[in-house]
Amino acid sequence: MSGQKTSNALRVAVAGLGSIGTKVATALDQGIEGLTLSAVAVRDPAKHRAFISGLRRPPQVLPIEQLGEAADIVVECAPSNHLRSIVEPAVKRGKAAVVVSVGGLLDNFDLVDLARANGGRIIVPTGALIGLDAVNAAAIGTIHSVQMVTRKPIDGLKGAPFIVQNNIDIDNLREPLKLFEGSAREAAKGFPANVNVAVALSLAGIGPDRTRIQVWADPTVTRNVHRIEVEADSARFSMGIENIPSENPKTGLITALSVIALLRKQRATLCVGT
Ligand SMILES: NC(=O)C1=CN([C@@H]2O[C@H](COP(=O)(O)OP(=O)(O)OC[C@H]3O[C@@H](n4cnc5c(N)ncnc54)[C@H](OP(=O)(O)O)[C@@H]3O)[C@@H](O)[C@H]2O)C=CC1
Ligand SMILES: O=C([O-])CC(=O)C(=O)O
Repeated sequence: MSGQKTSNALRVAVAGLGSIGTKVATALDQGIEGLTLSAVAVRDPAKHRAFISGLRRPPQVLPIEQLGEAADIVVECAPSNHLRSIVEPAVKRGKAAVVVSVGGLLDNFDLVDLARANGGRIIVPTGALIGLDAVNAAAIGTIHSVQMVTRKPIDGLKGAPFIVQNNIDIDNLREPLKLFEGSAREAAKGFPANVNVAVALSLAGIGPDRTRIQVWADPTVTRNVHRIEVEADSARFSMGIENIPSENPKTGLITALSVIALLRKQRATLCVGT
């Protein structure tokens, strides 16, 4: 398959074929109005050969840095340390980058300026969260506070840098333990694979320094639970979501579906919701 543009369909590339990327690539291959899967990037091509060759129209396999050449929209679904290598080449060429590792954006915020200067775009899906439409709307007025509480099962938190660095034993917990309380920016450093949602919430609202979050390790829950309270001059609202973990216990199943829903809107005739 060539990444050359042969129709007016938007070419979409997917970086990373893990829990989110495989579902997004499959949905594109099965057909999303006006979009075509042009390329993917993987760490280990041998591991993903069967999946890629099993697609109806197998895309090119490229290094992550080259996806921006082969696509109009690059969907970042890799660990956050690869964010820059994926997003920079795309936005430099005036392409759109859909970013799921939103926490990684905070240390690479110059990419937003780069996109602006080159006519590119960085699009953050609602992901594993809820209600960013309302937060966006409230932010047009004045939001006084945004508070979030995240509870995850033990398996969903294992290996988080905050837990490792502070030598916290979560394996034998019998009761919920508050691990962290602070800003979304600090939380993203300590839990890079766990609180992308808090960063997305903060970018929709009052920013990563004023958005407050608690992170709990909770042996009594089986889902990734996020509760949010927003106090604004237009409204007060509470939101909650209980995500079923995917094959990656850190990642809720709804995350890939949120990306697919966002892609569907790119060329859809009927768009509902902001
Ligand atoms: N915004 C949101 O609401 C949410 C965001 N996330 C974030 O989304 C991201 C993806 O999550 P998820 O799909 O669960 O993660 P996975 O670990 O399941 O998948 C990541 C994939 O990236 C691949 N990868 C690693 N290095 C490279 C590389 N150099 N080039 C290409 N591919 C590479 C891995 O390859 P391999 O298979 O070979 O190891 C793997 O397939 C994470 O950063 C996660 O924290 C997660 C949940 C919610
Ligand atoms: O899937 C979830 O519930 C949230 C998550 O991992 C993240 O924000 O990184």
